[in-house]
Amino acid sequence: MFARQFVRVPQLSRGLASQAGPLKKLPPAVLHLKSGQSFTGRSFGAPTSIFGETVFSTSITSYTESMTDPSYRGQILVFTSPLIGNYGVPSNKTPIDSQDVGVLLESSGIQCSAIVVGDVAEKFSHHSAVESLASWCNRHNIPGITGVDTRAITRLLRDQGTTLGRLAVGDDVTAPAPDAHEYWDPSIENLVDQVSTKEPYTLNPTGNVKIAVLDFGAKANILRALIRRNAAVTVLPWNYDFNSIRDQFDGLFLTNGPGDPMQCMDAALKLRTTLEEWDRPIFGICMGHQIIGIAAGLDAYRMTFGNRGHNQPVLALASSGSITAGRVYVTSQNHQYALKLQDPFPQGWEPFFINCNDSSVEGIKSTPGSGKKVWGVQFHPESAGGPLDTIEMFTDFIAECLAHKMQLPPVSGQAMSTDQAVPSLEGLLA
Ligand SMILES: NC(=O)CC[C@H](N)C(=O)O
Repeated sequence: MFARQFVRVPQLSRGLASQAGPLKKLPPAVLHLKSGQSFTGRSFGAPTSIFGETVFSTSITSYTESMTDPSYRGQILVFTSPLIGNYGVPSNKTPIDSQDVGVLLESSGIQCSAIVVGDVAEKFSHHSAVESLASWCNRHNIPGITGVDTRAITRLLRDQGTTLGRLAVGDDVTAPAPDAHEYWDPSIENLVDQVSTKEPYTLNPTGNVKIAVLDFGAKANILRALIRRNAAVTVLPWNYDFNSIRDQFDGLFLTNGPGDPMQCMDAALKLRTTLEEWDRPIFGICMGHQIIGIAAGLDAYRMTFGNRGHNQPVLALASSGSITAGRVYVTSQNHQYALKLQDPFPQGWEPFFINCNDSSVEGIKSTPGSGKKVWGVQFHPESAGGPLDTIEMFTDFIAECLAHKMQLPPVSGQAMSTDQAVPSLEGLLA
């Protein structure tokens, strides 16, 4: 028989809530929801009260990447994972050259309005960490609340949907909860305009395919994924008149971005012209996918609580490049809106992926007979954080752009053989 062994694991990180002393020293904070509930905990980060849209993410790791993702702009981010901050925060600086996007994380600063955690780690340990989560939040003027029941908050948000909120700290803690009409609603603002580049710029100018990127609030890893495949990347403001310069490019990419896609109708209308008149490859992620769908004639709707996390399974309904129909891919997601599944799909378009949990549309593509090479995916193939199951979609896109440039036959689009059963559109709608 084996003797039972007790192994002492060095405790690298402990949450504040488990340390009665330090937690008690933190000043109080209250999270108010417009639906009437309030949660009292302790404040960390900036001593600033803030309004926002309260959303939850089921990601277990990568809090630094999520918090710097511009798609979280205006949102109070609740982490369902109970201990956050235990590996600290790295420096966001990288050596800048033309191959580099200039940041290590997903943008130059924290983009969400506030964070809500069960137990923030005061001590942190990681070879690249330079500061604690609390100190990083403080430097970026972002408040946090710890010591609240994030499971209870998440269950509320699941039932009633994404809810406007206010994180009250300092003197505001004792003030009554705001009246319903006082809650600020980020969805009425054009958040994309706040995070998109104001001026065009080019990265890796000597790359062998020229890609224009419409920037709705690009995560840096999207730009890295294109540059690593040796694309010359020209980043344009979200509403740039791409049609006036399109012949300079071998492909068009539309990025992720915050808020309601209907705030970006200007971009969708311009893209409709591009789709009608231009036959080069186009790829869009999340907001970019929604804009492609709207331009193609699909409707977008607001989901109850959206999908945010790094564990969302999607089923491929069609084969294209590295993607095989009938396979399930685990994906990284952060969205509140989705395209409506309709039958028939607009002519020349077909569903590409479907979410295995809620059957929402996870991707669309141009049909093989349409003469076009256009894909949109609701999830984030570039990850950061999350699984890399679909990262080769970037390789597929660049390969299509190169094939078009060299006037070679298309490399994807022919159905690949699969012995997996793929559900029909009628079946999915039934
Ligand atoms: N990550 C994204 O691009 C999100 C798109 C859009 N803002 C949504 O919430 O659905």
